Amino acid sequence: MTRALLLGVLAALAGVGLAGSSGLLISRAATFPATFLALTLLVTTVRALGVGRAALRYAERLTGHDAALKRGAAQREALFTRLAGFGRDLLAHERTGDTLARLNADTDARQMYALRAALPLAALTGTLLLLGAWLFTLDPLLGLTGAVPLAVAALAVLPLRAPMTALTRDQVEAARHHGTLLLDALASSGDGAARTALPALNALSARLELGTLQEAALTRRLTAVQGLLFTLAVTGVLARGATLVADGTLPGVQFAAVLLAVTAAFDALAGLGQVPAAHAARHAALARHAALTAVTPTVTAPPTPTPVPDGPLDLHVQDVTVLRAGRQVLHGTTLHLQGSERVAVVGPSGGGKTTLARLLTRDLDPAAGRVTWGGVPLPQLDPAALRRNVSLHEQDAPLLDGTLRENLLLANPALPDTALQAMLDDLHLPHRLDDWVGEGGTRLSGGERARVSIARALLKPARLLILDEPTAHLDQDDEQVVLHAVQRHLAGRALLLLTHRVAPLALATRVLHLQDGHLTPAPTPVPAGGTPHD
Ligand SMILES: Nc1ncnc2c1ncn2[C@@H]1O[C@H](COP(=O)(O)OP(=O)(O)OP(=O)(O)O)[C@@H](O)[C@H]1O
Repeated sequence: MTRALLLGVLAALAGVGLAGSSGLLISRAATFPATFLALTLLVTTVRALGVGRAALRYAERLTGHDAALKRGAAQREALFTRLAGFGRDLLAHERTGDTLARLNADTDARQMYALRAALPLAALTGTLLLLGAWLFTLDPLLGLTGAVPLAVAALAVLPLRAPMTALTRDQVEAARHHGTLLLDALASSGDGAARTALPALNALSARLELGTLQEAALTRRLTAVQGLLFTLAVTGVLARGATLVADGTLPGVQFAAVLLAVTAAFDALAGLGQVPAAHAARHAALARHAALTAVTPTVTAPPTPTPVPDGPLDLHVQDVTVLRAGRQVLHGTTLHLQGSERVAVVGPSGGGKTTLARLLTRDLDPAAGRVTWGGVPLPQLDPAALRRNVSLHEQDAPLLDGTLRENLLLANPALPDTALQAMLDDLHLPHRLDDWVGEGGTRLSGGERARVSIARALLKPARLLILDEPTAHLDQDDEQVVLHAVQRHLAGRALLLLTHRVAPLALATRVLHLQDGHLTPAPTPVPAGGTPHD
């Protein structure tokens, strides 16, 4: 970034130099019956400065943006890692629009700060110092009339700081709310939420539009003040320069150079108007980042994790208590899963079956008791390594907005199309791998969405397969198709089945009943009129 700042200053000075030397060239050519040779040096200087200015500006943009984008990439990666640390808890802290704003608008405000604030300030300071010094050596009064209005025009930004900061904060806030509300409304557009959210969205759009107009009014005021000061500088330099030329202190040819250099120096004011806004936006982004950093994810990785033990599965849930929103969901729960055992857990809705799955994928930690894998407590393992060994089909079957292939490859990026297509065929999904599933899988039916999620779970080479209500959205025929497919892909791994329905229990060698936080062996067959139903 230092290199970009230096290049920015040089580019601004090259602009002033170009104007000055052009003035010198024009006046010399006009006042002397000069030969072409005498003017060669000046012509070359003008051309060199013209080309040099463009080259310096290009190099400054290249290095500046390169440095800013690299910094932004590092910030995005750090933020993504931080957000990923929240796991499934993320949306308990953050709404989707907020997360998006953090990754885009906030990072943009931070990464571009140097370009939008530091660079214009450096270019102006460099220009002011060198122009001022040159003019003062020629004549102190000339220096005052040329450089002081430029300095005052720069300082004219200061009164804008407070209103611009307030305006930017309001705009950042409104844009964030707008994005968040829009995404929430779109995500639940099926139940008419989009229509309900419309007045609030319109109000926020109006606020954003008003903010843009107010910002333009402030910038206009600044431009008017700077225009007046420009006129003052040019008039002052003209008046003083004419006097100096008349009394022979300043050669006429230099006068034109001075005048054009002062004119060009005012170009360095460009971009200065956005400094307060860039500063405020960065400030707001940093405050939001600090607030996020202050929130600790409920589940964290140990500094030096133990590798996940090899060999057959040996997963032990020992007398655990799990609280959700302060309420005890699991209490004194114990479960031992070994090798390629197939265990089904049935129980009433809200009884804690999904909570049990969350415990095993370590999206939750117990308030009491412990869970071990091969004797190692789960908090000693790296959560990412643990999750690689567990394949989970969730009840709401979340799909990414992409093709079927992209969704299935999440299970194992190395799988060839033939394996993916075979799995789709196995689950009687009549789609092609290139078919686009839509946001959250909205272009598929509920049953198809569930089968894609099951396909993904089956394709993942994990030692424990957890299926949470795998057939909840399916009719009896499709349920049988899915159960046979699961049966075919169970070899060598353990199964934990969480369900209300009777048919999937055929896959299990052991059925447990989860009620009031306790797991107890279910009578065989599962009680009629009990919680499981078909
Ligand atoms: N993210 C959450 N934050 C707070 N409480 C939660 C959360 N998720 C679930 N709960 C609560 O935990 C309890 C157990 O929910 P869980 O989803 O584990 O039940 P379940 O047996 O899987 O239910 P179902 O059969 O209806 O899917 C419920 O009372 C629920 O309200």
